[in-house]
Amino acid sequence: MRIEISGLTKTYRGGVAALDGLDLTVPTGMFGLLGANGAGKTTLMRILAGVVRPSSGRVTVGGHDLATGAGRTAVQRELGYLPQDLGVYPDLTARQFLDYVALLKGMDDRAVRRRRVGELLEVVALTPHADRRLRGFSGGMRQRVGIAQALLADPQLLIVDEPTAGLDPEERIRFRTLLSQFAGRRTVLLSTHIVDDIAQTCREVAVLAKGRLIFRGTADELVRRADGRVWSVVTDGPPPTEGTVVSALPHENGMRYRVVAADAPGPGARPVDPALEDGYLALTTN
Ligand SMILES: Nc1ncnc2c1ncn2[C@@H]1O[C@H](COP(=O)(O)OP(=O)(O)OP(=O)(O)O)[C@@H](O)[C@H]1O
Repeated sequence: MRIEISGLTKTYRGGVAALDGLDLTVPTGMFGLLGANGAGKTTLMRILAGVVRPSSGRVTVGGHDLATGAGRTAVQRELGYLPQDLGVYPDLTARQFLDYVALLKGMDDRAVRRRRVGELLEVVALTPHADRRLRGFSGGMRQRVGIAQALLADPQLLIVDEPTAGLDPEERIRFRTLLSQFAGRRTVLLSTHIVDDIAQTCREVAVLAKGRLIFRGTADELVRRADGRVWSVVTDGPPPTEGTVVSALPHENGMRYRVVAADAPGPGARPVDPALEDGYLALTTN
């Protein structure tokens, strides 16, 4: 499902322009949305999910116009949404919770519901825990319940907002693999500030800053933004003051710094190959 966004603006009460004339096209497959806190990612996702109405601009999803009631209903039918703060009922088991959400989504036939919930518990590898109360679930297990509820109606468009924040590395890898497997010919819009999650899953990326689009292209093109601007410096003195320090590792001669900067940050700095995070930093900090 292709998403077409043009001139999208959202100004909250109080005058904050969370989105400021955004133009963006999202094709099928996995698409990454990056941006600092407050860039407008959540607002965009909430507009797409029909939770928030834009102040102006046009959005179509699979050709359906979100400005019309019929368009919103058609999109809702094709949409799965995992918000940043999905509330779960801690006293329900995973199976009961999914059954309840399925009922809310209009899956009235009990046998159909039971089968679908069973399938999804399997997909997210929670079958062995299906009848445990959610209160005892880890963050990663809760997120997998979250993704299962978003997939209940087999959506063509899946929107996930910061899904891996707070997960341990193993849970994060498992979660993003699950998303990639699901994507196929569907559209998955993944918002995050964990650049590595995007690097591992998305071919195409958009970067938002202050409600505007500052980059749209492939992950490789974003990496290239840092070409010739990533440096490794070993020093036993103070850290480099030029550019942005990406990492600092102890070294036998002091510390080894990885720095994104337009020019060599000091004598002895040697250029190194950029990664996606460097491209993102080159774009947003210089
Ligand atoms: N309900 C609201 N009322 C007023 N201002 C809001 C509301 N929701 C968001 N904002 C403001 O709009 C701007 C964009 O917020 P948004 O949550 O969309 O950004 P984000 O990129 O998702 O950030 P984060 O990564 O922190 O979730 C911020 O300045 C935020 O404070």
